[in-house]
Amino acid sequence: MTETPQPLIEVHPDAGALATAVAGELLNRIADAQAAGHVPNVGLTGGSIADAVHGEIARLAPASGVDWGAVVLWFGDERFVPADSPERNVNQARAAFLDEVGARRVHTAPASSEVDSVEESATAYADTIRSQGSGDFDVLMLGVGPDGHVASLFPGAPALGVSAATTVAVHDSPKPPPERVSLTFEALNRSQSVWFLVSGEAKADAVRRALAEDGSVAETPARGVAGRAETVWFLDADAASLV
Ligand SMILES: O=C1O[C@H](COP(=O)(O)O)[C@@H](O)[C@H](O)[C@H]1O
Repeated sequence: MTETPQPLIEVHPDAGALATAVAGELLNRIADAQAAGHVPNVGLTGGSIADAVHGEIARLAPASGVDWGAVVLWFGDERFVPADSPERNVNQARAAFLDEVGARRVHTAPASSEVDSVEESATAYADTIRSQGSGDFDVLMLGVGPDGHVASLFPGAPALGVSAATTVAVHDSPKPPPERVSLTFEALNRSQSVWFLVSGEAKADAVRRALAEDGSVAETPARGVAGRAETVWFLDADAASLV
């Protein structure tokens, strides 16, 4: 069995510096992959620090040489709300950078105005992943909640135990909106590089629990995700304060 590499921890003074560093590193990775003739698959996340990273990608993109039309973009989770809702992770990302950089190959779970149920949305997203021959992301970025949730896998939730599936329908999420679609642990763990993006003191204990030698995935779901080639925790000083 292949060993998962030890997680790397990169601490930046504040959220702004973290966002600039992650955006720069992502653009370099994508540019290198494209120069080598590879079509990069990148997993995006929602949330506050992701928004800052996306803003920095938009700012740095023009000088990067990245052809965004040839990057395949996915989401680790999506909120099951109407297609035009600002709560959709995809809409947040579109507003922050996808539209500006000219991304065309953007995939997420269908909205509540497009399909009848969150289960249908989860199945459709899994079908899209399968039909695109993907699911092995080059880089997957993930936020972490103060409770240790990752994507839409929340502590103690039934979704944590789902196996032999790419996606899972989530009901009763403790963080609104209640209905979501998430990639499962199995799917998240197919990524080559997993980058956790975490800022703020409110998340320091979740980071500590995620990186501790002992602990349970049920209590801190972020413990259950690692990249095949690398796992990097991009933290600001406040989020790193208990590590
Ligand atoms: O609900 C979600 O929350 C997490 C973290 O968001 P944050 O605002 O605390 O940074 C996010 O990673 C996830 O994609 C999103 O759906």
